[in-house]
Amino acid sequence: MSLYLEAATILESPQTTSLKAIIYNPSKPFKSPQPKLYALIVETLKFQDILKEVVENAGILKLERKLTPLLSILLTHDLLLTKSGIATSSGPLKDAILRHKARLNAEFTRARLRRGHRDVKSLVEAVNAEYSRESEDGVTKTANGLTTFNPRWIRVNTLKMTLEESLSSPMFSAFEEVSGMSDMFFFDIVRKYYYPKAELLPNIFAIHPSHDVTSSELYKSGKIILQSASSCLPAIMLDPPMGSTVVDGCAAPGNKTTHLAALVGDSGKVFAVERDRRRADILEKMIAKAGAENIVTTLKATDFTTITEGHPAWQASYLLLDPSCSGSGILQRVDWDISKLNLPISDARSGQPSRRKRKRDEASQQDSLAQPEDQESQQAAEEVEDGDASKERLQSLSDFQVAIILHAFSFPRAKRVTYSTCSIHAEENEHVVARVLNSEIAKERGWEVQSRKDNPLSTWHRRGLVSELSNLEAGSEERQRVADGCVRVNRTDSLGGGFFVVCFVRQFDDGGQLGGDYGKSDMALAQNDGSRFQGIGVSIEAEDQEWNGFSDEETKEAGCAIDAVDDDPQPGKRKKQKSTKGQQAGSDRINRRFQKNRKGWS
Ligand SMILES: C[S@@+](CC[C@H](N)C(=O)[O-])C[C@H]1O[C@@H](n2cnc3c(N)ncnc32)[C@H](O)[C@@H]1O
Repeated sequence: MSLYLEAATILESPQTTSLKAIIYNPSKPFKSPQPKLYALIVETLKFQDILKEVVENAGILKLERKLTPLLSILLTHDLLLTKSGIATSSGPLKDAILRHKARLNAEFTRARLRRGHRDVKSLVEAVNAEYSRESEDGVTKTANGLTTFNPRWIRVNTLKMTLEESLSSPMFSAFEEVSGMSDMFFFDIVRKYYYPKAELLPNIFAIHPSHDVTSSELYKSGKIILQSASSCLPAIMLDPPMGSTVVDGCAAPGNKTTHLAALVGDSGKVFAVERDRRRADILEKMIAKAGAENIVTTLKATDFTTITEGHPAWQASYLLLDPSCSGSGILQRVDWDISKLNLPISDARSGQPSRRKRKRDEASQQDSLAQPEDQESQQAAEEVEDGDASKERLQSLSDFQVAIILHAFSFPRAKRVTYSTCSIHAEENEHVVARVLNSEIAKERGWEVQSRKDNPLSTWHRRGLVSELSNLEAGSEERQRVADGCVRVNRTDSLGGGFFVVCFVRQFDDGGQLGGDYGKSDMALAQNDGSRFQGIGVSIEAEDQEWNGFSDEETKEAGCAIDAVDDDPQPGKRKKQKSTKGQQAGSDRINRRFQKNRKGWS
């Protein structure tokens, strides 16, 4: 009976942290298997409306003094909705329910038919479908007053293991792939399913949150990383090529840093900048656990805005910016809502909670407050400045976020910059995008938002809000393009929290095709024939072997603006050069070489 008693105790205690954190808290072990306990509570909450109705109408609480309302609902759940029935061989509580089995079954049939379901399967499917619809539509209203259910997302650390290797490891070999998120939440006890979303999230998959991953060898050795899918989006969107140099400007605790390290590989370099020394310690631990020490250089207690000329990170081509934000997109750490489980049947019989229970509640509240948070809660705490979402606070965060992006825009070789927040407030998202695009430096250096069609997250359906870009100094078509370039994730999208990410690209290159670094040979590509590479202020490094073949003559021939080297002219002030026949031929030749060498550069 301990399973039901323990589940009831959890449900009776105040909700101060997540259900997972309570059940998997190693300092307070339960007698019952954790996955069973978790599944029982979650599934009972899911069906609570109908279960409450059944128990009330059967009137069993008046007859069975040993049963509390919560126990009756938990036991009735297993009796009516699981194949194996009540999970105990005998005992007074089980006997108390079984004495009324016929009546409970009859009330269950009535309640089901009243809801228009001819069998149990149809009822179960309807409840589960309601959950999945909520997830997909991003509607915040939840079925039965419950918070939307979320899977656990896992990123395979490809520095240590491939996706295939992880799925065939002892931890996951028994797991079956499902094609829809809702399949994972099929009612019965926890099943071994995993859900990949490969086209959007490479090397990432979701499992039911009740599976204990943290005690697995894969997790302990850093081969898999527990990271919400939304938090994986910036590195995917930045898409730094293997071997490239990247700056993670606001890095701790380091989930995105190690993701970047996996993308650039052993031949690449990541500078992880963290202003806060304590957080930088955590960052270093994460980097070591992920086996990324050779790739990542941690810049501890360093303010990103102090990185300027002369610093090795100053030469980076790709920057990921995930600065502090209000954290309004973070899922409530309380992932279970029993507010609707305040049963009238409870009031009818016992009225106020007993003194003993009141004492227990108070003690338990104290305990919960003192409890260490689970890993994800800890991480969330690391990622959020504070919970204050007042107008003033949002304004000040927004000013800080703008300053971080503008600094990134000044990196001389930067080609792509992603900006992300785990906030759902437009003040920290679209408004920031508009402000930085309106800036002098963005205009001077040709920074713009990468078009949806060019970014690796183009298939994600939820984009930026054009209505929040009214301050962008641009026409309606450009505003729409910018909004479409941004990615938004709602809290109910099942990616692990609300999120915003956008990628800025510099218009000096050929729309992302031109790889490699730019440096000192003083060639500035300008408009050539207006259709292929449109460059401005690009100087090609002499050591860059792919470019060694180009003489100044060829450059001139290609119609490049030699005068636009050091002081990248503003696009508006750029002189449109008309290509001569000879220039056109040179330009074609360079384009052919671009195509030929592209792979080597990216
Ligand atoms: C939202 S968290 C980053 C989370 C991290 N990207 C991850 O995925 O694990 C923001 C971090 O930026 C740091 N930070 C804030 N301002 C900074 C600055 N000017 N320079 C460097 N780090 C900064 C904060 O201390 C905090 O650790």
